[in-house]
Amino acid sequence: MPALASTTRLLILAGYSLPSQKLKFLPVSVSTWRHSVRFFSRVAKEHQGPLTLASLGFSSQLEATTGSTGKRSNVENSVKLTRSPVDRPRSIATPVVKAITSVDDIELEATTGSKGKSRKVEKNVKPLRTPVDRPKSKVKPLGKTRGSVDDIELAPFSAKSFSELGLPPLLIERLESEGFKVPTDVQSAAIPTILKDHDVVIQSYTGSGKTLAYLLPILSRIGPLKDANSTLKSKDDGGGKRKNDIEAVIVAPSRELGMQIVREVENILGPENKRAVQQLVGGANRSRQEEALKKNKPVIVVGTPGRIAEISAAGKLHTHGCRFLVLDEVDELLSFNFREAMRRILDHVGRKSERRTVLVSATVPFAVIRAARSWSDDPVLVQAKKVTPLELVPPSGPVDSTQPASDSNPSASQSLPPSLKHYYSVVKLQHKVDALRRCVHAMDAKCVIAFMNHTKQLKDVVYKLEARGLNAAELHGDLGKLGRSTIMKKFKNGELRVLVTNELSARGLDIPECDLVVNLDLPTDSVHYAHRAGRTGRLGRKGIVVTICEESQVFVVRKMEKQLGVAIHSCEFTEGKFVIDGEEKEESTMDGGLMRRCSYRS
Ligand SMILES: Nc1ncnc2c1ncn2[C@@H]1O[C@H](COP(=O)(O)OP(=O)(O)OP(=O)(O)O)[C@@H](O)[C@H]1O
Repeated sequence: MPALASTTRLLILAGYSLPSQKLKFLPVSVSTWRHSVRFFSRVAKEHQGPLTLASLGFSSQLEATTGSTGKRSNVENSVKLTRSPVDRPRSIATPVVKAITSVDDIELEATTGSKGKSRKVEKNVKPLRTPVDRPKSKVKPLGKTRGSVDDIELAPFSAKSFSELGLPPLLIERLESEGFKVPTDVQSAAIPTILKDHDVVIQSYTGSGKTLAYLLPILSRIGPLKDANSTLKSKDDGGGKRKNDIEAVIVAPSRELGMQIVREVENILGPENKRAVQQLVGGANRSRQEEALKKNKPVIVVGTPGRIAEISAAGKLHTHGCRFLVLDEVDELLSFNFREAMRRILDHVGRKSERRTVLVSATVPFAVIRAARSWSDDPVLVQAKKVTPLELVPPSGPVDSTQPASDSNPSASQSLPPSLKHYYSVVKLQHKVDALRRCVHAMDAKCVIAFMNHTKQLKDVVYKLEARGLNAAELHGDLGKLGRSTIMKKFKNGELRVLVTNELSARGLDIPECDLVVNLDLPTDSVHYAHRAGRTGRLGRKGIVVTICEESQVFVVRKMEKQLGVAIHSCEFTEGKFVIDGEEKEESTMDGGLMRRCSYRS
């Protein structure tokens, strides 16, 4: 086997770009593999140029922007997200995708501030469609009152537009003007389900659009864009709302995520309606938040547990008549740190039968199912292509029945987007930062998030990267609010190439341009791996995740590989080249991994 391995060792040399259409048909046998190596060399000669993220299929084509807002502009999708069965070993227990119809092209733009410098991002944005070609006649019209589970199964999973989902015209207009035209799978499943007054647990992989999946039904029931007719008929809207009552409370575990959700609500509401939402995140001036609550009388508040609980305890936040409670990244909100604050919030948001409760995360361990049973009223589990009554979810968690149960971690195994590729590289401890630098250069990555476990080490890494000519900055909770938002702004507009951060940034952060995630320290488990990895490959874009570890830690990588149900290949970065271990290649050929990898080289 070692001899075989050495003969088949694959060296992918920098400077060569390989056409994926041909490579994805690479053979499995060794003899044909040798032939393929010759084929690689031949193709390589024909395609002179560095093997970079771009040459691997990460053709980040961001158009330079001229505006100053940095907002998504007119969206155009140029690349089809095709998924073969081997592409995703943990295939979800739903029918195979038969056809993915194209949506309007999505073209993302990022502004680079006054300098007008441009950064490249993927154009490969394509909300997935569901596989089921449901005859239209079977789709029941959306009711205004609470429906049965039978009704949910007929939800328009194959929605081609937001108007199919029962959203009010004003809201659809706003969505279109913000460039949102086609709902993602999880949105197609969740929106009508919530509109039918079901409490839900939403589980879908990172970057699949869960935020709008819960925001849109909320905005169609409350606030300035709501559907006037449905509100009149709604049993909850008995006219008992007092002037200062908050109608929706959205809780998120970090300030960054809280503020990101607020921005998303504001975008949808439009500038003239921005006051309908108020952020209540920690680290910001509390009295200003309290004044804004009094003056603006928002209908929605979004915040971190501590700050919401604090203001509520001070008697300045009236949530008893609340109609929607959302717990985003709910598995994180269940952690011990938030226990007191969460209890305060839950005790002051009215009775569960009188509000809709929405729990959301890419990772849903059984603790979340348990929490949903006690905090919600007859909830259902909504995933991208199915809706399941919660009583049918087994104690092992919302596991995929098509998967071997043995090693996989059900709460993590369905959390990774299929477009991600995973690698690890073994280096000595003292060479980790240099390996990160080499990795960034070899991949020609433009927007990199590097994760570490300890805050105090971040500065040192930034210093070393800057000394080697890479623009980098640290992001962690000890920085002030202004410092954090300045760094995020610089990172998003391309002034910083590497963001060195800790677990703070692992959840929810949406930076579509991020093309590479590096674990400079191992994540504590597969759930943490999944959330870190999910910062790249957002909404169908491709992304690469590289874990830099020591030899003694490889077994941990292997364990996470099994738990997540993805292949994590060994690689090296030498002399500016991205080198994939040939021995790995032989193994990955067996499980289809090679085809996945080769499909990048377009
Ligand atoms: N229907 C849509 N069309 C185009 N873009 C969308 C659509 N829905 C969401 N997006 C965009 O996709 C990106 C990812 O969405 P979002 O942050 O809600 O993902 P998520 O599933 O909550 O991810 P995570 O689990 O990491 O929190 C965002 O930039 C969002 O604006």
